[in-house]
Amino acid sequence: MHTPTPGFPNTRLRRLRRDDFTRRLVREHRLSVDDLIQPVFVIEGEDRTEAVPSMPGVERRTVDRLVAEAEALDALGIPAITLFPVIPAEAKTADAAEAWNPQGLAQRAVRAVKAHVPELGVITDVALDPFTLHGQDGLLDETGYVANDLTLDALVRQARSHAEAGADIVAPSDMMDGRVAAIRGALEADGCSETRILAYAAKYASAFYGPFRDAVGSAGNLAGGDKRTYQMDPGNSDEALREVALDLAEGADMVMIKPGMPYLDVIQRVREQFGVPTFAYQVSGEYAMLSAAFENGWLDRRACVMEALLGFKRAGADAILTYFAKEVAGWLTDH
Ligand SMILES: NCc1[nH]cc(CCC(=O)O)c1CC(=O)O
Ligand SMILES: [Mg+2]
Repeated sequence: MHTPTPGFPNTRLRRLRRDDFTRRLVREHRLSVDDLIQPVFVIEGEDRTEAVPSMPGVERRTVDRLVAEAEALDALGIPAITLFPVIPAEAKTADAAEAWNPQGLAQRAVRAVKAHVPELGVITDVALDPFTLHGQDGLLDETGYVANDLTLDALVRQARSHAEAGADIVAPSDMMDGRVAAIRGALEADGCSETRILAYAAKYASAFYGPFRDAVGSAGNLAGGDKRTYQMDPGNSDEALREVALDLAEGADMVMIKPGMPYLDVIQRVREQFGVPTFAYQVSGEYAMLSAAFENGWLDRRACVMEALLGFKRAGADAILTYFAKEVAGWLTDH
């Protein structure tokens, strides 16, 4: 019997690339609408939207307009949204108390979406940066250092008020040590045992958050400051595994890596090591960078967005927070 010798010409990998039907049959990874989470910015007022100059195509919207948007996203099959309130300057304080105001913008937004589109998952951001005068995610001690344990009490109050408003998932994005345990404990004690925690477990001190800080209006408060004493150093990846292990031990249901494209290696390591639901955030700066190239006619919008998001899937992400979510959902359902 003749046994083909391994290698060329018996093996030709191009055979399976030749036709669309074989490419479809052997494709290993796919992007689906089930993978998408749409971040949304919410402002005070009525029946109004505002553009975000550094994020072309992204709008901040009032709660009534948010409800209409939530209906549209749900109709496209998007499983969940994540809410970011834009807090007026006069409501910002040193103690961030507006963060746990039951009548605060985030809390009202959650209640409105859950009342009108109950099947759409609602995720809230747990961190103090929109509410503090200095734009840091935590409270400062007398030396100006972000105080971990003092901040934990504030985060617990904030997470509790989100859960009480009806948030399905609370997502601590603050990078304090011990916050997942503190929040989980409080939610259990309050009878909110079904409220899920999506931990921003490996969140890097990234320059790619710039346009987000413009969108929520915290860039001016931060005034050139940075978050390097609590967000991760971009040079580290073993440390990301330790962060994830701790957040899982403390009760996180899902973990997130952020930003996305510059950290695909971290997504892959986390997914392989832990095998738990691993989310990725294609952040504002990634959106701005791609959008600028699209606006200049330098890159093809649809092809590049789809390729970038498929990269997250290939790295092992189970879901992706992306400002392109709505547009992508439209493409995925348009045959
Ligand atoms: N804790 C706040 C928060 N939650 C999500 C983002 C960034 C999201 C984006 O850039 O799209 C940030 C900004 C920051 O940490 O300064
Ligand atoms: Mg941590």
